[in-house]
Amino acid sequence: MVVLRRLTWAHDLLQQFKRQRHYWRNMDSSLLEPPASVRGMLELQRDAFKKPVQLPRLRVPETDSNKVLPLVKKLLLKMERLRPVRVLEKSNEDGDVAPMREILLHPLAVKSWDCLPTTELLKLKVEPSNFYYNELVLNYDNWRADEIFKSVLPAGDEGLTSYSRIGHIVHLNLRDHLLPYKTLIGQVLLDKVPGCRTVVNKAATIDNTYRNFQLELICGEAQYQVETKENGVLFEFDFSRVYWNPRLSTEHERITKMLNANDVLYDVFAGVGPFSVPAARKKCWVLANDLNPESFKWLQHNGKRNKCLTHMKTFNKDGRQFLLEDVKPDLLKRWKEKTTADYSIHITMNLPAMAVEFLDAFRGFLNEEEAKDFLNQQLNYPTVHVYCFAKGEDTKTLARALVEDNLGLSLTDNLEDINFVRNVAPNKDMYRVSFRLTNEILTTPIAKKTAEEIQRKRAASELEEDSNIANK
Ligand SMILES: C[S@@+](CC[C@H](N)C(=O)[O-])C[C@H]1O[C@@H](n2cnc3c(N)ncnc32)[C@H](O)[C@@H]1O
Repeated sequence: MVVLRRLTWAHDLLQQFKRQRHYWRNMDSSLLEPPASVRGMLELQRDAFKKPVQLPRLRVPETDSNKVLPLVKKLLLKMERLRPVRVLEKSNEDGDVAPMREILLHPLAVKSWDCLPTTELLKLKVEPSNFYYNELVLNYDNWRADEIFKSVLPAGDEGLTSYSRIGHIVHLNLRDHLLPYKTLIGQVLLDKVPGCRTVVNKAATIDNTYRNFQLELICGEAQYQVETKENGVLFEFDFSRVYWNPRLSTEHERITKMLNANDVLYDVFAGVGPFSVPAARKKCWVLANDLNPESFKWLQHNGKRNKCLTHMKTFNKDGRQFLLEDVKPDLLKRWKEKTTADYSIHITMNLPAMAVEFLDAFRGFLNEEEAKDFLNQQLNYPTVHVYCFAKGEDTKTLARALVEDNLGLSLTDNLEDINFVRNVAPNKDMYRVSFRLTNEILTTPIAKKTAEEIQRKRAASELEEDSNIANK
């Protein structure tokens, strides 16, 4: 009886398979995409994503499924929240129905029985009659966020290419044409990004003094205090009130890797400590400064949480003041104690829109008296890592020129590196220019004429920026 039932079932399936074979040959890749009708959806309707599809399957006895699975592993249908192996029939109380498993196969890779490793399957007594098609209703849960966006957002325009993740916050920078979809985008991210509780969009360009992003809450809780790890170090801060950019993590790591225990770091625009805290954890001696009282608060907090405040002093003042009032005395003390270089000294200046304008602080850093103390001595000169934006054709050359212009001197063999950090806009890149301070820089004040020239160039570039904004 059981055998007869099986034979009839197999026969029916074979007929079904024959009828559909033609259809599967012509099947296109959109089969596994969300339904075309969701394109342009402004308000998320999860039910509208339901889509019935015919899927190829293998029906195998439960006892054999462990042997069959490795043979078809690469052909399994893998989608979000979809188990490719399911229990098909459980054994009944009498034990006369063998428990069966059903294996879902990828319809584009498996268009017929012949697409399977048939020789090996036949050896396991898995035959064409075990192969069949059946309907499955795909739904909203089965697609990733990027697949949902691709199907909903306007087809011709640039889609949602990336977002940043800071603790439980997803941070977007939506182009104008995507703004009508912002609520839907927020909801999908909240649904799909594990641990996400808040979705924000960048509301304006960061041109305020403290460089914190102006945010617009588009979905979830208005809760901006985050905990996040960068390169294994824990940071906590209020994302709406300080500067934090996860895209700088590689650069933070590069600098941290340059440092060894007992080295010195003066971090002029420290933010909440992505250079300073890892350096202090490495037992470098760190002076860290930020003008934003909120960054200063979290800088201290992060030093404390990472148990490295013994190696980190924090300051809350303007960068130039910090260089003259805190960095300079510390340097003088170190040089007086020991001029030989058995440790290195670094100065990080990460305020790319403006940091070069602080470089003239190093010109004539030492007055005549101080300079006399070190006459004819080889000092342990700090390496300055200054960040800048360069816009134009050859951005690397422009970055160097920007530093030289603002320093009022050419970089020669004291230039250590010009390092590309990231692209920020078309034709606009962020660079780190690393160079050693020299006797000439430290002892010769900037000439009046050069200072005037620097001012003139700055005013011209600000004018150009303003007219670019006005023309946008
Ligand atoms: C681009 S963020 C860099 C923060 C951190 N170093 C990083 O890499 O993520 C620049 C920081 O400089 C601070 N800042 C802005 N103007 C400043 C000034 N004149 N003096 C000191 N800090 C300043 C801002 O508050 C901000 O935290």
